[in-house]
Amino acid sequence: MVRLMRFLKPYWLIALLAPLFMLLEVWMDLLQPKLMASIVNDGIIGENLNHIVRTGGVMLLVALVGLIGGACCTICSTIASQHFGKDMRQELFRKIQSLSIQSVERVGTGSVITRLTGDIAQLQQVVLMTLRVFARNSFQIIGSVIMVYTISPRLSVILLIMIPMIAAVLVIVTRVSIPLFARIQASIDQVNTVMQENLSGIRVVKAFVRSGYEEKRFDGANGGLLRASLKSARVAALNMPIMSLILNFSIVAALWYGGVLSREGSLPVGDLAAFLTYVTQLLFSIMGLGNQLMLIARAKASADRINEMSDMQEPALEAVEAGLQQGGMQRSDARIERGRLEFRHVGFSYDGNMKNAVLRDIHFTAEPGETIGIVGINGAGKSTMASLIPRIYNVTEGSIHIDSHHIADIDPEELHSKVGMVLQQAMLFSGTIRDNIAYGKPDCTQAELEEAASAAHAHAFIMKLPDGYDTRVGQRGVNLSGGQKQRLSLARTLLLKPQIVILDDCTSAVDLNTDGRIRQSLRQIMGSSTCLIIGQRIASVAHADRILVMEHGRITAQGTHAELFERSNLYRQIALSQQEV
Ligand SMILES: Nc1ncnc2c1ncn2[C@@H]1O[C@H](COP(=O)(O)OP(=O)(O)OP(=O)(O)O)[C@@H](O)[C@H]1O
Repeated sequence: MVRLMRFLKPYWLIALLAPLFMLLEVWMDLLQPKLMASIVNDGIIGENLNHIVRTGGVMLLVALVGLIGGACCTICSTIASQHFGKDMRQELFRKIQSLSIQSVERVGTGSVITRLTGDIAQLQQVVLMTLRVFARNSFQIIGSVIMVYTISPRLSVILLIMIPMIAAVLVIVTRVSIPLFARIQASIDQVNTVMQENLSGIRVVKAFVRSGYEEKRFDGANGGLLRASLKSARVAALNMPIMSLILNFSIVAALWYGGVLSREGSLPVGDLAAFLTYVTQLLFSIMGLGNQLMLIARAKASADRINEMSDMQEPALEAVEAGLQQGGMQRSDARIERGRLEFRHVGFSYDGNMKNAVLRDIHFTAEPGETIGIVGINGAGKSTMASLIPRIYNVTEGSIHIDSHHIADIDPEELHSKVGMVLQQAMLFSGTIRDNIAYGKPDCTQAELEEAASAAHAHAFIMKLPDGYDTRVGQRGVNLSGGQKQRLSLARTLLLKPQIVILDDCTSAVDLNTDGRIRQSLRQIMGSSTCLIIGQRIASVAHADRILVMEHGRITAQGTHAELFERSNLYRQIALSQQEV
């Protein structure tokens, strides 16, 4: 948790002022019982009305100064903790952007969201409470001990028994609580994951009338959270009664022993009353500190989860970096000028173990200006192969080269700006149609925007929308059809005119007629770019200069449409089955 305190560093001054203001408030609070004792001893017992009025006025003034200290502490601690949370969220979000899809998938999006929201909120709360309540309780404990000692050193012996007992209870409860809090955070992850899956798949849930099943699934995760929370609450519940018992025991002991000292004449009645007030304050402060420790224990679980994400490294990238350093190469040196793509005996497995390979010995070259079609049955490995080019995943065996550069030598920004990929699952962001198409080139001109939209055959339908390019798109493009979303996605990539463009079955929801027209305009707009077109429909790839046929993770045939129709059984079967339809 100490590591995360770096986020507080820029706000150290304001974070320091908060406990200082709190010190002022506590100091003022500590003066009150003393002043009260003076009223009792000199005012009431000494029958001095003037003293009562004067001391009462001082008490009011002291209360006012304390109030100002408290308010300033609240303001400073809130500013420091809010900035702390904001900066941490920002850095974690930046880290998530830099992670590979594999790493994000390993953590799970539900858990990532909980870490970005709940865990950071928990830590933010701890900072706020530490600067206010923790500081208050700590000062109050020190101040009360000093005051108690100054009133009666003999009576303060009671504290020597009481404080170690409380400390022991606190240590035990906190130790037991830490693993329970980690379990609560994991249960919140579960709840968020179910909720997120349910919301993103709401149409499927409704279409299959599975609301009941989903409720049961949510109930399971929610019940898990309840059980984890109750278990931790049971431990925390023991804390209070034990503390109260120690408090009451101490007060009775102080009354008894204080009474004895008072009868002896060595302790005035007003001082005994002040002593009891300080002891009560002291005990409540220790109890407050105990609650604070519980909060810190809970936040430790959150801090561990945030640190785990911050420390995540991409093993493959690390290896590449090391290789580059040894070879004295600079990533930024490698530039993609032409877009000549070469797969050299590439093998890939999602778990890094080639026994479970989904791609084996993929070996081919695509020249600039060439269009390569890729066909194969479901699960043949087409999308996986395409995702290796922009390094969504890193190859397990072999290598991929663009313009003779190993793709690992190319700066990721350069690689992503020169390799455009359009997926079947069109992803749109909330905002306008213009924002969505210009996503990769926000400063593009209207003419460029319209050229890309026209090539994707989206311009005509955009112009029919109420606000044209300024029409707002709902979250994930809910107010557009599947084919329209795909065409906007395609336009987004075409606008960038990348050197290599990969279309992964991205016109599957577009009607055949429009699909054909898109293919015609694609070649015009992409000029000398290398195009890889993955398609379920033979019509989508038939025009390609060369077509690769994939089966079980291997390229089993390649050639033109006519050649493959002659030579490849699989290709012919797919083509014939589509002709029959
Ligand atoms: N994220 C993943 N983790 C583990 N295995 C995966 C993952 N994605 C795909 N696979 C597996 O990899 C294999 C190839 O999948 P891929 O999506 O590349 O096939 P495809 O030819 O594009 O299929 P389709 O035509 O259905 O899109 C499949 O067996 C699939 O189960």
